Amino acid sequence: MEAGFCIEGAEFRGEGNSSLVCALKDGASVLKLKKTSVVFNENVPVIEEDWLGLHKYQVSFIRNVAVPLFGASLVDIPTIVQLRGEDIAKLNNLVRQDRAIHRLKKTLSPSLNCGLVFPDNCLFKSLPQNNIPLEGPLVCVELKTKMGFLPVGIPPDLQLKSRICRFHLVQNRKFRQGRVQQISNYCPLDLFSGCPERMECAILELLHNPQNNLRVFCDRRQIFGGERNRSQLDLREFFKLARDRGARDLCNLIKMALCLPLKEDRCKEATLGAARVELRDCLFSTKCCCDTGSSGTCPSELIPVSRHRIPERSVLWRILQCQQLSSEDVSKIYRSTYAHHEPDRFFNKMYPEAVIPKNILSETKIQCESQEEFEHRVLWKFLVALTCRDCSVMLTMQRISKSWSGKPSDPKLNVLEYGGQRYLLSIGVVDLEPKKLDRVAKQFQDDLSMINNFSMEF
Ligand SMILES: O=P(O)(O)O[C@@H]1[C@@H](OP(=O)(O)O)[C@H](OP(=O)(O)O)[C@H](O)[C@H](OP(=O)(O)O)[C@H]1OP(=O)(O)O
Ligand SMILES: Nc1ncnc2c1ncn2[C@@H]1O[C@H](COP(=O)(O)OP(=O)(O)OP(=O)(O)O)[C@@H](O)[C@H]1O
Repeated sequence: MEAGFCIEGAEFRGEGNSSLVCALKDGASVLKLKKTSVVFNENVPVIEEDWLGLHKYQVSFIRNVAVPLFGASLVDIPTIVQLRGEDIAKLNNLVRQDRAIHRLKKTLSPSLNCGLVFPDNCLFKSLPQNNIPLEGPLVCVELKTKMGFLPVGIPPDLQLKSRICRFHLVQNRKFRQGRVQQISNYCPLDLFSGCPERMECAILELLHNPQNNLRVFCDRRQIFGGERNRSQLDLREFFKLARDRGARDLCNLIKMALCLPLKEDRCKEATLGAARVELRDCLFSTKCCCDTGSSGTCPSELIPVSRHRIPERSVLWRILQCQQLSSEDVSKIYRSTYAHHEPDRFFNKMYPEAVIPKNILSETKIQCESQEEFEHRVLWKFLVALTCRDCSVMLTMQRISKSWSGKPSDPKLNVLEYGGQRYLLSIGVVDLEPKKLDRVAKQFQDDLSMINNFSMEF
């Protein structure tokens, strides 16, 4: 752990439900800090957190689980830094005016004594060594893609889940509770469909109504999207195109970046695993109008197949594959496994162990495995899949000067060719926080309540 860390000059970058992130003055990294509830509830005992133990576990989860599954070029391993009470007080003050009002019910606890430092994904990974001439602003697009398929094994009482994706169940609840002003028509099933038209609809909708699913940063500052929506997005300098075509150019570039086949750098199990492009539609998804249609029937086996593909090795493929580590509906996991699980096998009886279990690809119990080991594996896969349904991808791009026609040697750097220009691209996957075991029960209850209260009126 790095001691004597200096928070001077830190600036608010963003936050989610569990953490707050600040950009550091070193110009290259961000500090991620755990938040806790401000409201004191006398029915909930105050537990003194072992912050350092929790952070050490998080670092090993990223190193031993997230990096092998997504690839070392996409996921950064953070370092732990030590913080003093006065640093926390200063940081709480510093970020206050930048935070959205509905987030203020959580804050940095005075007892927090450490945080995680990550490379800033609004910047290129490993650029200085590469000496590539770049021009125009440095743009980073962050997408929180959410769950890109419908679960399998949905029981009769929850059939709505085979027609409405989880994102839209949540949208419906957010709208009812006044957390969003407008229901988003973004559908994760469109983004992960592999159909160029549907992907375009998904990205254009995110650019139209970003909520917390899309943010755009320019030279490390958020200029668009997120909860405190900045409404104007002017990227003429970035594209340097003769005509301003609004969101269309950015949409095309995002699509290309998400589908770019990357150099393979994942563990063997991840490379052998499959990803299933969803054939069913959500009521909110866009219909595929391509000549071939979105699906057909494989003549030899009479099973439905998609005619569209997501390029293997692309970041989109990797996210879908990790999300599908567990495709079963949460009700099945809750009723058949969670009810009699053995928490001793989990870190602090709560979190998935920071090691990929053997036989990760097998869906069923294998012979040499005890029932207990099998159930542990089922829960582990479900929790890691939940993490991957909640992560964000950051696409960092800048125009390459016409004077340079080379190829970057570093696997973390890629080139996109679009509209007669070349753009340098680096991709990061962030927010790979492990989920607690009790999320199984919470998600099961949440889904029941969202289904019971779902209204087509909105
Ligand atoms: O349940 P969901 O799909 O709404 O996801 C939650 C997210 O909501 P949203 O993406 O806005 O719909 C939610 O995001 P926000 O706080 O809404 O930005 C969190 O990411 C939450 O995870 P955690 O509590 O930080 O571990 C997420 O909880 P998990 O589902 O990952 O447990
Ligand atoms: N490595 C990074 N580089 C640049 N920006 C980052 C990085 N990590 C996080 N951020 C920014 O900080 C924001 C909040 O971080 P993050 O999503 O990890 O928080 P969280 O509380 O864990 O989120 P959630 O509750 O949604 O799961 C992100 O949306 C992103 O804009």
